Amino acid sequence: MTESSAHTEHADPTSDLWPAPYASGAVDATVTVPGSKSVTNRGLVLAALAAEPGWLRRPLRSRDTLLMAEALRTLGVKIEEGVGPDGTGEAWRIIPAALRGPATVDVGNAGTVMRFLPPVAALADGPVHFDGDARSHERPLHGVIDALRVLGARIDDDGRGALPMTVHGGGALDGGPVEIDASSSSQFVSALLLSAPRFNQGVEVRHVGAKLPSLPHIRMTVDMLRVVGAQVDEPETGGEPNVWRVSPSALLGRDLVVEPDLSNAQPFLAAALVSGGRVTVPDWPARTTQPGDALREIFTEMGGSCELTDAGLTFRGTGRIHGIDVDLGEVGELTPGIAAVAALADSPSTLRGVAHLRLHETDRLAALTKEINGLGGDVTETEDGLHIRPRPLHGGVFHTYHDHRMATAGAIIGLAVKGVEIENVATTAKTLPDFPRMWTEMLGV
Ligand SMILES: O=C(O)C1=C[C@@H](OP(=O)(O)O)[C@@H](O)[C@H](O)C1
Ligand SMILES: C=C(OP(=O)(O)O)C(=O)O
Repeated sequence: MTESSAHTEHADPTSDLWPAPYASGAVDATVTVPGSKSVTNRGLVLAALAAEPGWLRRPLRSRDTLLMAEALRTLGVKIEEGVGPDGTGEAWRIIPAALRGPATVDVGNAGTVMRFLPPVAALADGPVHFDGDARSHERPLHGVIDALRVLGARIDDDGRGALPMTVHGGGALDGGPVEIDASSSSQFVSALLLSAPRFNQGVEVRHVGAKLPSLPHIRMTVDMLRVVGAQVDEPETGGEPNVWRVSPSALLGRDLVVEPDLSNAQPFLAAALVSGGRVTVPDWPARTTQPGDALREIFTEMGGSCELTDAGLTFRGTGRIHGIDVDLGEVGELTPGIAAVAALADSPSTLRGVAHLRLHETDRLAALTKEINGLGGDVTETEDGLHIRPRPLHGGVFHTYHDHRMATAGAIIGLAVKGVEIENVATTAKTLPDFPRMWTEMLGV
């Protein structure tokens, strides 16, 4: 963007400022949260690879999931967006077909699309070109590219192990054993496992390297593979540590209901904590692999209390917020929201185990430090996280760097600090396009 266009009214919607609503009292609301991004995009991939049609009910409709659906359509899969057979809400029917190239896939800035689809493309009959937002060229993909080459795929990239690249699908892939370093993203492991039932020999993925982040997301991959009939050996059910094996098999077409996105529930639960109020999220699953479930424990330690009933999860704040010392390596995507709450607490916090967030939608550790400090905060980056020492904050612009979770983190701070303006709140469209309306409705403003 040039200097002059920055000053042209509405020339760049991303420069718009959204006045974050201030909570003048305790929030008391029930907030229905749309489907999980991670479940929706896994569900789409598994249904596309199945031997028969399947349904995905209550899918998330957002930029990341529509990019996934569009990419699969480009590869030949039919996805009908409509209402389920019993009229109970949105349901997508996925009709698998022979995967074909040539095709071009736009990954946007969706980690799930840029990592989960190259193995699918390797099964297509022709070249599949991958590209996306500028940030997609910087996010790590080497684990997927290198592994696919070992497993028999031909890939042209510019040698950086990142996008843009072309996967020359050969109609099938050998598969077999492969070692990868997935310490920069658990999605490398998930990507290889999701398509593996369709590889001639299945796959054996061995993670070699520093600690693997986001283990619940790998559990989600394994669980969903098993639901569609795949055979998976993995560390948590008696397998070797850091090794996952998937056998070749046909996948079943299922009728899957997508759980609410518990990471997107985070700002709403945080609103109860920050305002000393009460928020209920209906349909909170009793058992789930979503990392957002950890909020029950984390936000309770930070001063609230929660109760899971038939009505959903009800979270209550007490008016006091405490700092926390916590390793977020397993639940990294919760970091921006936790950092926002921690900046408003009555004692310091240390968030650890999240160095890999430097390679997420933006460098989240740098962005959170800069933006919270820009409002008068005292945050410092550590090697693998953040130290947050709460200070009285003031209003100002909270920049979001095309990161949906930066926008929602800024909105949390805005509940307690007058005059916070969120730059480009529309970036929440990545996973929660309706965020501004949901937020103002929750507050009754
Ligand atoms: O597999 C998934 O659905 C995800 C895995 C995690 O990625 P990383 O392991 O790269 O952090 C998470 O942060 C991301 O939001 C979604
Ligand atoms: C890291 C995230 O997304 P992605 O799937 O693009 O990695 C996220 O949603 O916080």
